[in-house]
Amino acid sequence: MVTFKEFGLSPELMKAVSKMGFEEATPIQAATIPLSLQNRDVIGQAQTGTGKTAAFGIPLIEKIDMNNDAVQAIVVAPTRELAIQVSEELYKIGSTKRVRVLPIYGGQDIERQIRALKKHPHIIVGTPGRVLDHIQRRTLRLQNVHTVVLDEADEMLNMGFVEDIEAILSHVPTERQTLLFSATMPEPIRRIAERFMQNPELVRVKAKEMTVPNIEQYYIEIQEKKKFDTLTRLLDIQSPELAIVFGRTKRRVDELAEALNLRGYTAEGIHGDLSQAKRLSVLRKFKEGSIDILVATDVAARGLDISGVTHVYNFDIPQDPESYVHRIGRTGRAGKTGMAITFVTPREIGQLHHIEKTTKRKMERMKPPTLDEALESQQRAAIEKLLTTIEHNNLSFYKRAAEELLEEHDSVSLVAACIKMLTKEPDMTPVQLTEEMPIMKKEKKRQVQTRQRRSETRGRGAKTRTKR
Ligand SMILES: Nc1ncnc2c1ncn2[C@@H]1O[C@H](COP(=O)(O)OP(=O)(O)OP(=O)(O)O)[C@@H](O)[C@H]1O
Ligand SMILES: [Mg+2]
Repeated sequence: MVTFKEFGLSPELMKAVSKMGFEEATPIQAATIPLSLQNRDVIGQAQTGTGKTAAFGIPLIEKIDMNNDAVQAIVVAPTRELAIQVSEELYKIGSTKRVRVLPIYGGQDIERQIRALKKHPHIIVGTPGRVLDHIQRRTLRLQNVHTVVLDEADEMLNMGFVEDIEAILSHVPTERQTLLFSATMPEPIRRIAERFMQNPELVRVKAKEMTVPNIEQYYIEIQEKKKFDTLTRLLDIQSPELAIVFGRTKRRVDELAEALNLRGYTAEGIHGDLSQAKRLSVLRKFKEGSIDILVATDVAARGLDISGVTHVYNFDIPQDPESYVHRIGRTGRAGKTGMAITFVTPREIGQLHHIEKTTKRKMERMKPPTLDEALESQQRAAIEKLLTTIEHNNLSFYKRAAEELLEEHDSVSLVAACIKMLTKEPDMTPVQLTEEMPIMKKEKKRQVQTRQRRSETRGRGAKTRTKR
């Protein structure tokens, strides 16, 4: 066990960390904080939800000089939502010290960002395109930056942001510290990354598997056409607190969200074609619990830390093992438990094995639940409700009506009617879903995916730059 005391942090940092409720350092924090404090370049790889943000955030905040008004550090993240989340976490770590952290991302009014940039933030957290935009407008100057962090580095390089990142780094003094963090770091991507770094220390938290052990992992072999009914049955049986359903494409996400609503669930989709305001409002509603199901594409959910996500459903099997790791990692965070269920069509079994081989973890086979099973579990839930109502509520007001009813009907029929009314019967409203092509070959796919992801993250109105 490593406590934060052992890092020799300043009292302000110690206070902030304890205010955040952190008692001991997670393994990646224990391994990388001392290195970062010594200004070493670090590639940090550790499982999802194990505190990589604070692993780079704590030393970063510690090194901010409050007597210097210049931008001293920059964190680059692949999506706007993640940039916002990371800036919030850094803000908390720096709250006692009063470090100024500013998120800048595409889709937000640039004039507003320019005004905010004039207020001398110490740390910028941004997406690659918008950061570069500000550098080119000279509204952001990086000549005093001593630390650069690339969060989800593999994703950004994968998405074709290499040149953007290189362009950003060319504006940062070479005498700097560069930190890279992700739960996945495929070898070829790591080699590209090392181009930006000086003699980096590769820190991999030793784990038998790429995924955390507290996520139960299942797969269901199923025909494409039967996926949706099976999903709704699972939702009825498992009644997740908050669930994320992953679809392969934006169209898929839209159709799934609509279909779920048709069947009476509160679901909304999130992907790169939605406006920034819409994406943020969907996420906020999900965090507050006013929607129960978030339907998302891979990119939209990378790195997101939402407490209360108990279930992840891969409606479509992920394109590659890395996506799988990040998708299911939206649950089982910070030591909590979670469940992940992956749908796989018979033709995609090869892809399933490829994922299992890479993550070094077998998924357990689950039988698709039947309609009767779904009905039974809803009925059990109804009975539960009835029993708690008896336990917790004063029923005297209703007892007269009950006695009158009992004079005319037998008690079993009456109770049965109550249970029926409380049971959410599986809804079979017909829905329209366009079929997705199965995932088969591995190599060709990565290029397609790369292109698609780039268009997704850039979103609307982003400048097109020629790559490769
Ligand atoms: N030392 C700690 N003790 C308790 N909770 C912590 C600690 N460090 C971080 N956390 C909490 O754990 C959660 C997950 O952290 P974080 O988002 O940094 O994970 P991550 O490793 O970056 O995951 P991902 O790979 O999905 O991006 C956050 O809510 C964070 O506040
Ligand atoms: Mg993270």
